[in-house]
Amino acid sequence: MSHEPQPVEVQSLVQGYPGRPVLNGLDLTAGTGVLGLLGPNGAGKTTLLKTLASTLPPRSGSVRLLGQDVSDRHGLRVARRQLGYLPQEFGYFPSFSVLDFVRYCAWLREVPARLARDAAVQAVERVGLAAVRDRKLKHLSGGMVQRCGIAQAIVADPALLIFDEPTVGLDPQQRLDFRELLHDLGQSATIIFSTHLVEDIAAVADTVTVLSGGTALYTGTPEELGGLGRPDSRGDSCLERGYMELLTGAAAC
Ligand SMILES: Nc1ncnc2c1ncn2[C@@H]1O[C@H](COP(=O)(O)OP(=O)(O)OP(=O)(O)O)[C@@H](O)[C@H]1O
Repeated sequence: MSHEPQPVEVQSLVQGYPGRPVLNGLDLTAGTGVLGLLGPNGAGKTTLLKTLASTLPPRSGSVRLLGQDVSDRHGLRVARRQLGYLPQEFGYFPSFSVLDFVRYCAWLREVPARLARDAAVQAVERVGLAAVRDRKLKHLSGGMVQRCGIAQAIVADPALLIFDEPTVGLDPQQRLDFRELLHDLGQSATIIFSTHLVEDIAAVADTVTVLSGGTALYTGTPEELGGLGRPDSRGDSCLERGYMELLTGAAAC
């Protein structure tokens, strides 16, 4: 039976580093909307996101993004044009102003020159940096730099957005604003983000995948994950109790 292709289709992904296997036969599918990735330290969230952002070629298995097979050079190029990525450690040019940096990133993503400035202005506004758009990056706070990283990821209006721990360094107000932004973007794009904050997942994710033991241990809605918790499970919220119960059960196996 044929199926409708999804924006992200990963099958039997094996990934890792020399002498350090990380993902061992991972399957993952994501459609339009927001998918949150949870997992303990070292579970492989960043490794998976780097693979989806096509900065780390798979060791084996198949990765299809936006209908393109990324092992094919042409397919990779087509997919990259429609992809926005905020890495965990985001590199930037400290002497660039916020607007110039985001505009430069628009140019890198092949946004037509006549549209690049407006796209950058809009992205900077969406992350709440309009008031400091002419300030050099080296003079921004850590949270502002993080927001600039979010702006560069969204500037080309990508169909697929990958954010690695995007809420790190954001103050509570900015975290709430970012969740609203994710919600808005998720109406038309596919968003995959990692976090250690289950509140982020509860607030904005349509689907949650838990990585553990080299694979996707769990995929479902946040409500379904919360339903795995018991009253005596560890955790301060329904979702946290469900998550902890899942990890404890996996550890016991
Ligand atoms: N460049 C690298 N070379 C060798 N090992 C690496 C490299 N990057 C990550 N690792 C190892 O791969 C494993 C998975 O790391 P990864 O950063 O993907 O996990 P994570 O789930 O994102 O962790 P965290 O929650 O701490 O950010 C870890 O054991 C890590 O030490």
